[in-house]
Amino acid sequence: MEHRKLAFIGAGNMSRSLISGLIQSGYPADCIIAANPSRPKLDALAADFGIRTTQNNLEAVTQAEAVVLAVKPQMMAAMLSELLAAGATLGDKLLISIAAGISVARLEQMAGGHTRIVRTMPNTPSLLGLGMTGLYARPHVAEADRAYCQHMMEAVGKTLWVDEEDGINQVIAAAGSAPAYFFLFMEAMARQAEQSGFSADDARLLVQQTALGAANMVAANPQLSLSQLREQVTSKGGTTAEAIRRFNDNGLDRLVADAMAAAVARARELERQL
Ligand SMILES: NC(=O)C1=CN([C@@H]2O[C@H](COP(=O)(O)OP(=O)(O)OC[C@H]3O[C@@H](n4cnc5c(N)ncnc54)[C@H](O)[C@@H]3O)[C@@H](O)[C@H]2O)C=CC1
Ligand SMILES: O=C(O)[C@@H]1CCC=N1
Repeated sequence: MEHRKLAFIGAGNMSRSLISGLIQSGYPADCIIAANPSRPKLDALAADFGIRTTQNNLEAVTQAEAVVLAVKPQMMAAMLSELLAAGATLGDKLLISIAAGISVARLEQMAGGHTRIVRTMPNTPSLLGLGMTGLYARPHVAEADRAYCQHMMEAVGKTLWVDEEDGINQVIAAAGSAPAYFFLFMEAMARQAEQSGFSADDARLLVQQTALGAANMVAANPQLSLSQLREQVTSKGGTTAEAIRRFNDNGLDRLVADAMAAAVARARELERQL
């Protein structure tokens, strides 16, 4: 991929995930700079990945051709207005937002009318190169900028473009927030396994290895539907059938639909507020 000079503003969990993936995929460390108000996360990034770091956003942006906006959504307006007030010229820089709940139109306003923006929604498994990222850009954004963002996110996982901006909010529900759903499910399973007598380590092993195996079964068998994979485990009159019946009787489908709809609703609410 093209190795543009790349700045990360905000050096939290997501920046770390993305930087780790980029470095592992061969992106030159000296092309990446991360900015954060406090030193500890910057020091860890410098030590782990050899990238450059600064506590000064302006310094990072000035050096960059592409800027990843990776602060919390609630911090975005203040961060960008401080940057502009400090004299940042965004000029021909590409801005890449990873923030939930901030529309491109709002980002354009916050960035002083700058319109060269790609909005993305990655997730934390990017840390392992197993991320899933949704991307959206307005029609005027150049093909080269779209390709750069896509390649950047492909360095840390898979990508999916959405045609309508609200698709990003659907990506949040199905992928951005979704690792936490699986963790929650695994927590519940591990807790139950512990209650049945396994040590915490053994309970985690049972759940972790099974989740890994199940996800790999899905990835390795594109010709099988998710239902077919489930049916392969479910012997007639057997144990799995009983467990699945309980999930269904207790409204798992409805619960999942409700939870995902709540994530979308919150993303839309943030878009109105921020
Ligand atoms: N955590 C996740 O799973 C995902 C998060 N996102 C988005 O990524 C963005 C960052 O989230 P996280 O990395 O989880 O948050 P985080 O809280 O771990 O990181 C944000 C970082 O920004 C720094 N920061 C605060 N104000 C700043 C400023 N004015 N200038 C520079 N840095 C500043 C903070 O010190 C912190 O290190 C958010 O907008 C979130 O919506 C997107 C997809 C998934
Ligand atoms: O919870 C959040 O708002 C962020 C966006 C997707 C995952 N974490």
